[in-house]
Amino acid sequence: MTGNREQLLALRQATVSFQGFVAVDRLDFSVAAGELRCLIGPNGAGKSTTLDLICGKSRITSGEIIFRGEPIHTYREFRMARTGIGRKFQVPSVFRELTVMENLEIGCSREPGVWHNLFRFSGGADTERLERLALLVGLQDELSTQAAHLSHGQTQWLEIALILAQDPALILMDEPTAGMTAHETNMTAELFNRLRGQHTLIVVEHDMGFVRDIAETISVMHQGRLLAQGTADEISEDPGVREAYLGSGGIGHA
Ligand SMILES: Nc1ncnc2c1ncn2[C@@H]1O[C@H](COP(=O)(O)OP(=O)(O)OP(=O)(O)O)[C@@H](O)[C@H]1O
Repeated sequence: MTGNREQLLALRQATVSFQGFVAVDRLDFSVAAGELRCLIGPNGAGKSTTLDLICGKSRITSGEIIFRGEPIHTYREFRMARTGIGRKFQVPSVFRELTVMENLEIGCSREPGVWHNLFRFSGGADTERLERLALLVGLQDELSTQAAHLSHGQTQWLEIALILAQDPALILMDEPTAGMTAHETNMTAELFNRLRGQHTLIVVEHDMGFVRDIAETISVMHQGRLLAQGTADEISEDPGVREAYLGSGGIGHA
C-alpha cells in the first residue's frame, strides 16, 4: 500500500531463479516516496535477493522493476547507481585509516576519485553540511576519531552517513542492526525515526523490537513471495505470518 503518496518503486511479478531455484517468485511490491518500509521474513525468504534486484546486483528473470517511472530492470548496475538508489551492505566500506570527518568529506563529494578528495580543501559550507550529517547520525563528538577506533555501531552509523551524503532517492539497508548492542540498536531506531519522511528507505531486519520501533508498513516475504503487508499489529495478528515466521510472540518485546 502506498496511500496517496507518489509511488517511487514498484516490482511487478518480479521473479528470479538461480539454476532453476526460484528465490523471488512473482513478487508485487511497491514503495511510496518518503516511506520507511520494513521487509521481514524467515531465512531464505528472498529478502536480500529482492534488494539485489532493486539495486541491480542480480537481474530479474521475468517481471518488471519500475523506479521513478523508469523500467530500471533493463539498466546495467552502474547506471542504476546513478539513478538514485543507494545500498548499505552488512560489511561497512568506510576508510578505517581516516577520521570520521575525512570519511564524510569523501562521502559528500560528487567527485569519484578518492585521492582528489583526500587533498581537497574543504570550504565553510561543506564543513557545515558534514557537521549536520555527523549530528544526524550521532557522530558529532567523533569527527576527529579515526574510523578504525569507532565501535561497531558507530561504524555502521558512519556508513549510513556516507550513503545519506549522496542523497539517494531510495536507500536499501540490509540488517542495519546486526551485531549491535541493545543500546546501539535503540540509537539506530532513533536515527531511522529522524530519517522518516526525509528519505525513502527499505530496511531488511530480523530484530522485531527494532522493526516495531521504526515501522510504518511491514512487508513479509516467505518462499520468494509477499505473504502479508500491514502495520506491526496487523502483521503480529496474521495467522499465516505467525505460522511461517513469528510464532506466537508477534512483533516486538511484548
Ligand atoms: N546467487 C545465488 N545462487 C543460488 N541461490 C541463491 C543465490 N542467492 C540467493 N540464493 C538462494 O535464494 C534464497 C533466498 O535467499 P536470500 O538471501 O534472498 O534470503 P533472505 O530472506 O535474505 O534470508 P536471510 O534472512 O537468511 O538473509 C535462499 O535459498 C538462497 O540460498
